[in-house]
Amino acid sequence: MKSMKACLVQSTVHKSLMNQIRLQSTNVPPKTGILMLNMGGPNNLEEVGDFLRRLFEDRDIIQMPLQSFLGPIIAKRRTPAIQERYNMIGGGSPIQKWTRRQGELMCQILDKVCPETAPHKPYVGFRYAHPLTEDTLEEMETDGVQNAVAFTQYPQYSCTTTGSSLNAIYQHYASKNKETKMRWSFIDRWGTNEFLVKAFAELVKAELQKFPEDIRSDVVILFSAHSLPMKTVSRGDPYPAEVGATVNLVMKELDYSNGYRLVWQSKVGPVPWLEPATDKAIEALVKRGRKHLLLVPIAFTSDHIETLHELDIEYGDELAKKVGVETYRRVPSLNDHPIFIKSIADVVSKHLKDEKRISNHLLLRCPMCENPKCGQTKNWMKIQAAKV
Ligand SMILES: C=CC1=C(C)c2cc3[nH]c(cc4nc(cc5[nH]c(cc1n2)c(C)c5CCC(=O)O)C(CCC(=O)O)=C4C)c(C)c3C=C
Ligand SMILES: [Fe+2]
Ligand SMILES: [Fe+2]
Repeated sequence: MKSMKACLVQSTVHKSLMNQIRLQSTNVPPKTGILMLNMGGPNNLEEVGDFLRRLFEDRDIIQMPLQSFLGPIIAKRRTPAIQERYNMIGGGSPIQKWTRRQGELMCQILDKVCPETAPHKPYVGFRYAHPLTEDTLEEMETDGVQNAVAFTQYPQYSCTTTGSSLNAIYQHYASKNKETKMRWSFIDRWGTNEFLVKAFAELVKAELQKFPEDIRSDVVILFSAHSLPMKTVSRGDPYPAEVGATVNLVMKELDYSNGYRLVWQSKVGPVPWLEPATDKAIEALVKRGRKHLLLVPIAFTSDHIETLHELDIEYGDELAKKVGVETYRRVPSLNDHPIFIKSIADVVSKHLKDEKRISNHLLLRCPMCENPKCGQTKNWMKIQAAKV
């Protein structure tokens, strides 16, 4: 006679298989839609102008006087130089390709481990590039999704990134005074997930092995994250602390095998941004005789212009040679690394199994933000109320 446990396992596997077959062969609506939120990137050179315009018009990421007038002007002026950079990395951002692949692989795992909420379908919602969040929300409503999980693809929370995407969802419904048919819940940070930390640590270890043994312990690990304007940092944005938390856990996983620094890249415009800047840190380390460097993009989950152009070309090919770095390596981005896929599946499956997720306001807080339009709990509760 079969044991009770064997029966349960068999029935769970059976259910999950049936769900997969149903989803593939019919138009059964996905029970759960996972909305993968990110800023996105231009898919081709023609999209660079619109991408920059949407970015410079967004008051969650940048605030300037007469923004709706000045934003498009700044974007237009910046477009040719940025097009040139995208041209150098293949003519567009690979962020959509990677996000779709990550979502597909994640949902394959979710269908197996969360049969109660299956079938799961990944959706991509970008803030400044196609597919835009607003369009994807319409698609999800049309598909008849029952449970919608807004899942930020930024592991560490910032009002400028995740906050902006959450606001875009709120604005979509508020501006049209529209009710959602979906049952919403939100994952707004996951920078300390154990598998995320393991994925980073594995990538660092593998890259360290590529340095000759006699210099390996002398390598300085430079964790590089996108910087923030000091104005944003000073009003209490949690991003620097959350990036630091990821870095610390990765170093702990590596048993603090090497010296390390957390440095900040991609400053835009003339105002002060969070330092030390990645390029200045590289120069300063070389001056102190530390000439073997390993760069780790710690706040992005896939390749795009900041890794492929800034870290690899601007710093790796140009700056490193100019200032006398002897060995410059960059850890590959997480992309479709199996442990990374396990980490996003782990984050979402734990979330789906948490019965309190629907009313868990703590996940929706936007800490310390002075922007009155930023994703505040009370706004989110209005959306919740619409469908209860
Ligand atoms: C954690 C990630 C990011 C934070 C925080 C962030 C803040 C931030 N960014 C700008 C302005 C620009 N960012 C640009 C590109 C870009 N930024 C991120 C991530 C974060 N930004 C990514 C992943 C990308 C690349 C997108 C892609 O290619 O796929 C750009 C465009 C490029 C350029 O013009 O240099 C701008 C502009 C600000 C102002 C800001 C915080 C206030
Ligand atoms: Fe905020
Ligand atoms: Fe940015």
